[in-house]
Amino acid sequence: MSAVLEIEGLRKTYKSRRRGVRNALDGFDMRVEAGQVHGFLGPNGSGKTTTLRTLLGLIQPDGGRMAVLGHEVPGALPTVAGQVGAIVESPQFFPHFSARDTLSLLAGAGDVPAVRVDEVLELVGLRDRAAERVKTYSLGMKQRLAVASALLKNPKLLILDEPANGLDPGGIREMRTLMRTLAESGMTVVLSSHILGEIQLICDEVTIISLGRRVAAGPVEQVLAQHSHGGVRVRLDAAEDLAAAADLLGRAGVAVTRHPDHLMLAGVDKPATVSRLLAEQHLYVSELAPVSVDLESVFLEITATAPVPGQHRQVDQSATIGEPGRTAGTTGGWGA
Ligand SMILES: Nc1ncnc2c1ncn2[C@@H]1O[C@H](COP(=O)(O)OP(=O)(O)OP(=O)(O)O)[C@@H](O)[C@H]1O
Repeated sequence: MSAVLEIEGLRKTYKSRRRGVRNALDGFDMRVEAGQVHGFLGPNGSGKTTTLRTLLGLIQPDGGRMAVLGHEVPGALPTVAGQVGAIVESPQFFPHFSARDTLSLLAGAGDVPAVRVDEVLELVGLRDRAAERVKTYSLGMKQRLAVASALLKNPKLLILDEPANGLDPGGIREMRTLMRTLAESGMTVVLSSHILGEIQLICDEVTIISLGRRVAAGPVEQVLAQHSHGGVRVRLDAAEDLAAAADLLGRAGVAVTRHPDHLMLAGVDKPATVSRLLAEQHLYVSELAPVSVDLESVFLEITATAPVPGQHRQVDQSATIGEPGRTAGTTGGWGA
């Protein structure tokens, strides 16, 4: 398969006299094959928008290389721009224009045949409301209009930042069907989303970013399989002993993620070892169950962003590369 998008060793440092130096992208890699729906995931502040803005030539990178549809960018952006549709930040529309006026204006400016306006209105489900002013639209309808505008050029690569934002469950399902239909027609779709259940349902592959670096990538099933090995849920007779148990198991080399009423362990070969270790310290197990993980658990584990009772995780606290499975609260911090 050929890569529609290739990013290698991308670096972006923001410097400010007041806030110092921030490595927003710290050698980030990403590869997206043709015709797939690819999920781009990461905690808040991990570098997703910076990556997408850099890719679209809106930000100058400090290092690394990027190629879109086989052309090195940003140099070849004028060549490939007509084949890339993107919504990276909520686009602003004229509030007094209708959806059809808005799309007709954009189509005219981009040499897109007028007939395409009705096609995209149909695709995103706005056909029956196309004559109404944008200012009367709900958030979800504006989101549909944004997707319609990105589809106008019938791009080969469609990049969407949070396309399900503001959509109701029915709208999310329709968006999911639309993404799959587009991919089946040969379009490659890259989408960031915080709705991990959706990503798991829609995407062929995912890239997970944390602190500006790739921490996991590949087909969803493969990423799940890599991280579901030895997954075990542990409950104790006394829930107040969970902190002590997490500490003990962590020191024994088990990857532990804390939840309010249980622990999730990863990489456990023999669950009996866990109950023995805990019992030796008078911590008694009430449940020890092997579990198959979902994308949300994998995301929380490898980015170390699972909530910990009594702790308020700060946005820059997520996992560093090569250290999956660290417990939440791991300090990331900004390297110089
Ligand atoms: N113009 C800027 N100046 C300084 N720092 C910036 C700038 N833009 C982004 N950053 C920082 O770079 C880091 C990455 O930000 P980015 O917006 O790429 O994250 P993100 O993954 O898109 O987050 P979110 O999911 O919250 O949208 C953050 O710490 C952010 O504060």
